[in-house]
Amino acid sequence: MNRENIILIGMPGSGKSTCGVLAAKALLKNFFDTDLLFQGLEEKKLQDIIDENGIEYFLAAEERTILSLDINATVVATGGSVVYSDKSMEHLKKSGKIIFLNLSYDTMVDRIKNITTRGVVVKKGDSLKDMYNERLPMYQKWADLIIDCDNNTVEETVAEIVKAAEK
Ligand SMILES: Nc1ncnc2c1ncn2[C@@H]1O[C@H](COP(=O)(O)OP(=O)(O)O)[C@@H](O)[C@H]1O
Ligand SMILES: O=C(O)C1=C[C@@H](OP(=O)(O)O)[C@@H](O)[C@H](O)C1
Ligand SMILES: [Mg+2]
Repeated sequence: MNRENIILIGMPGSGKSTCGVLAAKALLKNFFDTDLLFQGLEEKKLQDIIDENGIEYFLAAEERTILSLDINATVVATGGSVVYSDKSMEHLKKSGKIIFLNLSYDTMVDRIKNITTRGVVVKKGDSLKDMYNERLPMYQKWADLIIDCDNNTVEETVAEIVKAAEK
């Protein structure tokens, strides 16, 4: 088995979790959603960490979670805010191929209806558009490969992830 990880990054709602698990199945790899480990370590839902501890704490705790990862042969769905930590991104990059699931701003907004409960990191005073514009070049910078997901079904994105992983 190829031991390389396939690491999915991208805006909230881009399908990292939904498509990641299906791609893992198709690739005969394990699947790992870093949000679940993060919540488990903190013993709190992501939104509660943001509300009760603030964004700075949230990002530091997310970084601790990512740096604790020692896995291989796994499709990894990261949280959208992972790109705020260079250390986390370097750690992930060492372990495999980074795929950016790219979405337009409008599609992101359409997908994330539950913005106040799903635990998205938006800095104080910033709009969702500010968050989008700030992050886009960060995802692009770390990506080994970019998949444009706006007009894709889940199955099409999964097929593109599988193709990219097998390259
Ligand atoms: N074509 C599509 N690809 C991926 N997700 C889609 C698509 N169309 C609708 N969705 C929905 O968008 C949401 C994607 O959320 P999720 O997988 O949690 O993304 P992420 O983990 O990147 O935040 C899910 O509710 C999914 O059902
Ligand atoms: O984009 C973000 O700021 C976040 C997205 C969430 O994950 P998804 O990208 O899986 O929605 C979660 O990790 C975290 O609460 C922050
Ligand atoms: Mg997710």
